[in-house]
Amino acid sequence: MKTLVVAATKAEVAFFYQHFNLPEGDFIESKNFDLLITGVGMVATAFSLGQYLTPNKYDLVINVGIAGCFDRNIKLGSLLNISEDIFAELGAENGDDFLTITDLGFGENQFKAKSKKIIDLPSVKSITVNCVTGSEKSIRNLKKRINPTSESMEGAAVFYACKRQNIDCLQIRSVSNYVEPRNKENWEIGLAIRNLNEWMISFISEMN
Ligand SMILES: O=C(O)c1cccc(C(=O)CC[C@H]2O[C@@H](n3cnc4c(=O)[nH]cnc43)[C@H](O)[C@@H]2O)c1
Repeated sequence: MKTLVVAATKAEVAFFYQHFNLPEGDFIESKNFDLLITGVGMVATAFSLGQYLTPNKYDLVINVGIAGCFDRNIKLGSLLNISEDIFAELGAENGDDFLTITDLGFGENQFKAKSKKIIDLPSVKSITVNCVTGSEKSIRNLKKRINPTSESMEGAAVFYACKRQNIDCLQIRSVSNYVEPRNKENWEIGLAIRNLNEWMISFISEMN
């Protein structure tokens, strides 16, 4: 049994590729772990996991990537252990209220990490979105309705697939930006990617 590392883009795991001398490609099999690059967003992630998340092959899936952060007390470049992730847009508007798919009677919108591994990082609640949050109104609504610490575009899809296949899963995100009206000049993508890859390299090296 193996670990499957899942990332949306190659750029987010560039140093990991270099460190383990991995060949080019979106699905790389190695002795101790496999690496899957899914593409950005929940649809690409779900499709890709549907192709590669073979039952009885993996005992752990780790979703890694950069993320936006709602909490200004958390520094850019910080690593977060996402313990819970929510499909924030999945449901129905009812005037100014929001009904989740659970409210509508169509199942769960909220999924948890599951692993016996001790992760020495702050555990936080995150949301998964199709549209990066970028207006004060949306930020206010999300804080009021869910109060998440971070957001990504894939996390809940990975947790969902792992729950369906009964495989343990973790999600580690590195904060590249605050959730705010879009201003990419404020993003610290390089720092976030360096810190994330350093953590991944030591985590995978220690596992083997
Ligand atoms: O512009 C670049 O150099 C660059 C390099 C690597 C990755 C990117 C991305 O934009 C990756 C998209 C990826 O990032 C997650 N993400 C980051 N910030 C947010 C956010 O505020 N809200 C939602 N998602 C965010 C997301 O999971 C995307 O898959 C650019």
